[in-house]
Amino acid sequence: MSGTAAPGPIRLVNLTLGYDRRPAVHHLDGEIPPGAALAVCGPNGAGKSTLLKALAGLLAPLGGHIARDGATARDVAYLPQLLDVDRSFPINVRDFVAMGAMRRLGLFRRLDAAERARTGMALDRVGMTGMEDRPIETLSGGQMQRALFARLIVQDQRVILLDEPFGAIDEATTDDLLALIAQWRAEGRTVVAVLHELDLARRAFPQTLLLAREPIAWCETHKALCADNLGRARAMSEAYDRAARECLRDEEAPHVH
Ligand SMILES: Nc1ncnc2c1ncn2[C@@H]1O[C@H](COP(=O)(O)OP(=O)(O)OP(=O)(O)O)[C@@H](O)[C@H]1O
Repeated sequence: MSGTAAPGPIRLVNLTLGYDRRPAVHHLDGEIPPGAALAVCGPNGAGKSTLLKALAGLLAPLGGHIARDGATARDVAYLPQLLDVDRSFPINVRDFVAMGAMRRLGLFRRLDAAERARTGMALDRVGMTGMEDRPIETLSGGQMQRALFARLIVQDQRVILLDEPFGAIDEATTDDLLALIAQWRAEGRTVVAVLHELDLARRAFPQTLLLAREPIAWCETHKALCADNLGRARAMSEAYDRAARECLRDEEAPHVH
């Protein structure tokens, strides 16, 4: 695993996140211990992807902070939503997966034998051996997700952030990727995943943060995802949507002088 320092927890301290100074996630406090597997669940627009982007260092907080105990946002591997990945980029599967080594090697250094072997092993681990020369734009959704996971293996980070890793993939691919997540956990890595599939959260993630702009629950998954909390999350999210519509109406209302 890259990095030699013993990993500490990631602490979210009164964290408020948003865009153009409009908050999307409010006042979040909590701790992600090293080796944790944390699911982040909640309704559409709850702020789940926003939180992951902040953990990946792609979004600066509007308020509060993320304490990483010596590590930096560069020490995390981040899997964006499949929809956000530009697949028209002219690159084959081997080179795409090898890009995971870029932080170790720098942008322009050629891959040495060890990195080539690492890429080959990663492709093998996700069942993509034989597809190395395929342009990524020719891959199916599930194959692309496997290639993205192979790139995470090559990145070899202690903290792995996954944004909707199981959206639009079949059961066999889901099972393979869940097995890989279990292996990462056994290796002591921290995994944080945005999930819409509550059953998968219950199956593979002991801890869950249920978010609806504000934290509804952050505890053991079966407690966090109880019917009561899910109902509160839905109500909270609808209240935020209504407030946003009202704000927009205010902004759009013609001024009366
Ligand atoms: N780049 C952006 N600029 C402005 N607002 C944004 C941006 N990205 C997200 N938002 C807003 O922030 C809020 C939270 O969005 P986010 O994508 O984090 O939610 P989510 O829980 O991941 O939703 P979903 O389940 O639908 O993917 C939403 O109101 C969204 O419209």
